[in-house]
Amino acid sequence: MASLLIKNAQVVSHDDELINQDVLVEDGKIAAIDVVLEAQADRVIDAKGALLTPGLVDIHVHFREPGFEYKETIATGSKASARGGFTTVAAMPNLNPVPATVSAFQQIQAKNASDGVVHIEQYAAISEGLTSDDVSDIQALADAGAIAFTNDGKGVQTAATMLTAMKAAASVDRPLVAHLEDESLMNGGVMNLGKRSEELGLPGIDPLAESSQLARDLVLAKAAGVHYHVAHLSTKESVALVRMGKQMGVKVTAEVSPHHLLLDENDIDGDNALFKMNPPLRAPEDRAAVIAGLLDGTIDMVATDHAPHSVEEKERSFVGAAFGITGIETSFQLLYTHLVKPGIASLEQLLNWMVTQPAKAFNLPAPTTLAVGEIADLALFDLETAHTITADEFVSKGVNTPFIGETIYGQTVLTVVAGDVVYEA
Ligand SMILES: NC(=O)N[C@@H](CC(=O)O)C(=O)O
Ligand SMILES: [Zn+2]
Ligand SMILES: [Zn+2]
Repeated sequence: MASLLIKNAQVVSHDDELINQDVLVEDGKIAAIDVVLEAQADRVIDAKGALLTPGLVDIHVHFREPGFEYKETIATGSKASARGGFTTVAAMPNLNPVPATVSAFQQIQAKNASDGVVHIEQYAAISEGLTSDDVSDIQALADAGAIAFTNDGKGVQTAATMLTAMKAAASVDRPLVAHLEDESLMNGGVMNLGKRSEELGLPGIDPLAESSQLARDLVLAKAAGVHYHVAHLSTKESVALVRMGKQMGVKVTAEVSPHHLLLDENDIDGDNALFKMNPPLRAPEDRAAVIAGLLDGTIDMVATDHAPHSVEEKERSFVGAAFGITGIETSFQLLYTHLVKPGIASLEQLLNWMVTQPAKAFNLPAPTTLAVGEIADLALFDLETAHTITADEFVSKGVNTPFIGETIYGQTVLTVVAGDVVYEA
């Protein structure tokens, strides 16, 4: 395996200072790290002062294969991840076939391993079709390597089903991940229920559809003793409930997506389905609450919910278009630009949310520090050069993001997985 010497990088120190370091990679691992290294290597890369970090970790992506390859494939999704600076991702099970059985799960797992250019962990479904009340064989799926269990895309409507799934997940020591959506409160909605949905004349999703199911789940999770993880948390009530759950001793963690941190319903500029996702963009006070919740540790981590769709599926009117936006190629950059640069969060915090916390909560083998002996999963980001996002730059098949046209900092320069260069700008 070729050795690699990265010169003139900057790394984040423990007191959030940037310090110059050279890093030598040999046999897929960090072999040396120091202010100046005069080592020999097959390849020497001048980082020119770019930021070197452990590769980012995203525990919520949709790669669409098998079943929806026109939207994304494991190959394109993983290459897009590498372009975003991610070296470990966890892929959701809303596929066809749904990985609710060991054979379906293993087929996806094999494809992840053969086609993925980054490490891809795979979720298994709580139940067949993401909707059945017969809970999957959680034990067998865990033995096959399922990272966690979720019916993402669908809320678990029945408390008894959720409790059964939680007890099974607890018994195999895997997280149960909830897409919170009480269907009786959805009103056929396509955006957040409130002032903006009235102005636009669009059906609104009651934010209580999320928080009321979360309240139910927290008491169930306490009883089951499961590690319960909230996917794409989006409302102020949900932040308060997770805070309370932690105080009650529930093993609860939560993620927030970049778009719920950076946008609210007032950013929806008319009938433009690039702003359509589930959960929807919420009210400004919800956005303020998720930012505060992330800063105070109530929300543990950031996850992109990268949800590619075809151009045709997103060109439709708001009512008819698909829910979801892409995010894996822009998330670190957007959050660096809008949270770190203005001083709302530190770089150390951002890396905590995008590397350490997801790796820790999901018990992943991903490295969370730059140290000798660690697996060389690395990302290099240019924090100095401004870049304007264009629709034609994406490696993902999906170009469905409302952030096209935004100027951002932190473009990925290089991504390394186990010592191999998998992305270079
Ligand atoms: N977030 C979305 O709006 N869509 C996701 C499903 C999901 O994450 O619930 C998708 O698969 O497209
Ligand atoms: Zn979801
Ligand atoms: Zn999702």
